[in-house]
Amino acid sequence: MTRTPYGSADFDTRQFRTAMGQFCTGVTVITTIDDGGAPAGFACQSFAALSLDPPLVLFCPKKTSRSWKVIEHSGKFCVNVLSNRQQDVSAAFGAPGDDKFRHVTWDPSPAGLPVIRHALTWVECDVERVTDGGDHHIVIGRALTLGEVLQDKPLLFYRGGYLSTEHPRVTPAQAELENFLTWTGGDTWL
Ligand SMILES: Cc1cc2nc3c(=O)[nH]c(=O)nc-3n(C[C@H](O)[C@H](O)[C@H](O)COP(=O)(O)OP(=O)(O)OC[C@H]3O[C@@H](n4cnc5c(N)ncnc54)[C@H](O)[C@@H]3O)c2cc1C
Ligand SMILES: NC(=O)c1ccc[n+]([C@@H]2O[C@H](COP(=O)([O-])OP(=O)(O)OC[C@H]3O[C@@H](n4cnc5c(N)ncnc54)[C@H](O)[C@@H]3O)[C@@H](O)[C@H]2O)c1
Repeated sequence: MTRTPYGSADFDTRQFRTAMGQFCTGVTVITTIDDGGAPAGFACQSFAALSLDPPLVLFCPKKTSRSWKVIEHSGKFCVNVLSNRQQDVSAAFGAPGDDKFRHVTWDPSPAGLPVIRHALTWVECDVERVTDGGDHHIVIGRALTLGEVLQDKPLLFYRGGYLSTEHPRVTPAQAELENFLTWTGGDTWL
């Protein structure tokens, strides 16, 4: 196995992606609608809940993203949180294409934005602020409407692929106990 030397500042883009890929995330599809009523959207893992009061979220689209241009113009977007049955949806929205909605069923949110059928939940937002993030924008949105929550498992993205979520849910206390019982790093921490 090739490893980037620990502490090396001499890394390339592939090594950076490999490192960032160790951070497991969920997958969303961020959607909007254009002036003519045509839907737009893209797969997005750089999504986070940002603030409770006020209720803010953030996501980071590439500056070249065509979906972002439509969101910027409409001023609103809908975050669809994908379930583990929706790998095909993630794949369709994660690649350039002019008709990403061809194979998905969607319903309009209160503001008319695409809510993808069978998503775990959705949140409709207004664009509040946009700041610079290198070759991406950092988009902060104010949550306006929340969708219902489905009892299903999330789609996870890890090391550039999808991860099964079939394992039973482990609570933080169980994980701590498991770590304690399987710790092999000596007892210097005691
Ligand atoms: C699990 C997952 C998570 C992802 N997370 C993110 C994320 O957090 N942020 C992010 O920005 N992306 C993310 N992506 C990638 C993103 O979903 C894809 O790049 C997607 O195609 C973007 O769609 P778009 O509509 O924004 O851009 P698109 O319009 O599909 O364009 C994507 C790129 O292709 C170029 N392009 C498009 N059409 C043409 C054409 N006809 N001719 C030449 N060039 C063209 C564009 O200039 C742009 O650089 C993720 C993908 C996956 C699978
Ligand atoms: N934030 C993003 O823009 C982002 C995130 C994930 C995947 N993608 C794109 O989706 C496609 C599939 O990805 P993959 O299977 O090759 O996985 P990958 O091995 O490229 O992804 C590993 C990790 O690298 C980071 N990453 C990858 N591309 C990035 C980008 N353009 N900007 C910022 N961070 C990025 C993400 O943290 C990702 O989890 C690729 O074209 C990739 O660029 C983009």
